[in-house]
Amino acid sequence: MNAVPRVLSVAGTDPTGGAGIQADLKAIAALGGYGMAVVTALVAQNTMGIRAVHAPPVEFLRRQLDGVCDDVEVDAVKLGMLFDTAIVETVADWLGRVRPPALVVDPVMVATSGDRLLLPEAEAALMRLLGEVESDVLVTPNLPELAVLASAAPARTESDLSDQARVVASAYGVRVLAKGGHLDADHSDDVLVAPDGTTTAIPGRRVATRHTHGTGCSLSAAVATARVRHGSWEPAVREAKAWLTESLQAAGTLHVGRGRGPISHFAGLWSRAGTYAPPPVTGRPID
Ligand SMILES: Nc1ncnc2c1ncn2[C@@H]1O[C@H](COP(=O)(O)OP(=O)(O)OP(=O)(O)O)[C@@H](O)[C@H]1O
Ligand SMILES: Cc1ncc(CO)c(N)n1
Repeated sequence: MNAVPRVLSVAGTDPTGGAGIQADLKAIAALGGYGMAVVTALVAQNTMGIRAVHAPPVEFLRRQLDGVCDDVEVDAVKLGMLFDTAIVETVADWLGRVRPPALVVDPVMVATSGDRLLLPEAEAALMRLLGEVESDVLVTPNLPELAVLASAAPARTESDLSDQARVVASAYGVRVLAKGGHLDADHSDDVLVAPDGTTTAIPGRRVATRHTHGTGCSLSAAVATARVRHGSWEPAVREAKAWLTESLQAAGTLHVGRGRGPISHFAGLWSRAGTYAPPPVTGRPID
């Protein structure tokens, strides 16, 4: 398939450009897709934390979603921050009507700063969405999100992580990419589990950087884009993971913000085009 993948992100915003919709659009473009965006919630945040969330009326959300799909044939959808029950239910209803061929659900719940991006009372609605959706779905929880979906205590080992991913995959009949970024390890391996429990390791190098803001958003949008080109999940996840590691490796060259900065979404492209070659990483890890 040679066409440019048309990928829609349905998520919240980050004015500093490292997470949410802004990160998704960069990730989609970096993987060679055409990015589109429907905003669920406006978030006043920066690299240090969340200051405020404003959720416009859901009727306006519905108008955005229908506006895109009445006009554009969408190849893949990525869901990010959904914030409250009314938003989750509006998106679930729209998915039921539109049935995008490929869907990545990043079950965004809590920011690194500890602020809620999904209200606790909306978790049940998100679980209902996962159980009902009829598209070909990949769910991409981090370690705490996986524990909520599996109704278990947070995984402490890679083997716990795989077990919980299998519980979630079987309970909801979905594919799960359980992310190991929050495990205290010298690598950043993730694990991909099919609805029938088939488990595949997705190995990843650990990059010594504190600039990991928006890695989950960027990875899920990148996987959605790569899935359209590859036609299946595993090669899409491997390609997106390799791109993420390269983008994390160059994160320290960006100098955006005083907190946990963003990744450098186009580092690989810039370096191969000779636009900007980051200096070699030297010295001690920042953390
Ligand atoms: N230091 C790191 N080096 C390499 N890969 C990393 C590092 N930290 C996270 N990752 C990878 O980034 C991806 C996102 O993982 P993580 O568990 O951090 O997700 P997340 O918590 O949803 O992200 P965020 O909330 O920051 O957007 C995973 O593939 C993970 O393995
Ligand atoms: C809008 C938004 N979505 C997700 C995250 C998690 O990285 C964030 N900080 N902001």
